[in-house]
Amino acid sequence: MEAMDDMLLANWVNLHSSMKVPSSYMQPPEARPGTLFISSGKTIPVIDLGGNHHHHAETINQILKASEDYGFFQVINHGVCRDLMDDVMKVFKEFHSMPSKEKLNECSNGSCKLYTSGENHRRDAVHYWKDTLTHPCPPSSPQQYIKYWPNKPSNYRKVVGKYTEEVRKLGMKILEMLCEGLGIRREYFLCGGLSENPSLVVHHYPPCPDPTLTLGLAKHRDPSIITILLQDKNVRGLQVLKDDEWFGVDPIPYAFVVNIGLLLQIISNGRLIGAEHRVVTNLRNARTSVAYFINPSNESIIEPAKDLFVNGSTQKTMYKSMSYEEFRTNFFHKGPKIESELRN
Ligand SMILES: O=C(O)CCC(=O)C(=O)O
Ligand SMILES: [Fe+2]
Repeated sequence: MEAMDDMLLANWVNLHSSMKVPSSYMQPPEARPGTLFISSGKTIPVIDLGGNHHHHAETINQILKASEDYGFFQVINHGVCRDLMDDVMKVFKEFHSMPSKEKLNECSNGSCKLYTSGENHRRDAVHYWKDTLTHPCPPSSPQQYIKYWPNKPSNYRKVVGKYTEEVRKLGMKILEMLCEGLGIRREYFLCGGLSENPSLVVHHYPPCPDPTLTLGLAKHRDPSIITILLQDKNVRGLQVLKDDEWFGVDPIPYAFVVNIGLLLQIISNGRLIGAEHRVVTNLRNARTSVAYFINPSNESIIEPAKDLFVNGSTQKTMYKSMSYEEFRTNFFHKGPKIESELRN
């Protein structure tokens, strides 16, 4: 039997579908998901972006309120074409169902990463039930980067290129609306490299023989400005923590899930929340999710926006100013303790 550590999880599960969960994937009792799909009646807000300009102020209020209360919302009528959403999901599902060797070969040029469990498999105390493909998608020089993306399935670059362009437009539009609501200049995120380094992260969670023991993704907050997530239409898995309670983000076909990242929490001086979330696994169905992270360039300065402190504002800045590079170093070394590190 091929050692599990040498394979991507999707391929291992294909060969060993009737196996029990290996002990290296069993979460300690306190981290196990417990009741898998909670229906406490709480759902994250669903916001219709399709209204005409008369509804503009109301839409901004809805987005702002959802970002303050939950740090998460779903958007419908967002302008990204449904066929493109179907196509991109199909491409990623095809990618993850290719033989391990072929997938690794497509990601061997140093720009894309393909890994199983967490980013550093050998350092995971417990493994996570997923494989992940990730690559940069810089908006200013797409042609230069696309040639480093996987070239299989054969339409990968074309479909993913178009998709990232469309999702970026949506992400920037949402950021603009948040700026308007917060009282920050609308172009804030177009300046200082703040949105110049987006990346695409595609997770694949194979079916798991016992989802009560495992996690697909540990509890975390995103180290991004904002994340635009496309989730599988029919398979649940994503959960958000609110008021110490986990609740599911049930998929709505053709909606996007939007969540506030820790960087936007800082920029908004703590008004918007980078909420904790995690992913549970599923007994029968594989789940694929596609996250587009809007990230700054390394030199960008992350700090509460100066626009919040003008006109006699009595607010105090809650967070230190630091470069994105410094933030990342803190984030990856301090993990959950990062909050105290960032505060003034
Ligand atoms: O798979 C998901 O639904 C969530 C992914 C996620 O939270 C992340 O990539 O940061
Ligand atoms: Fe996340």
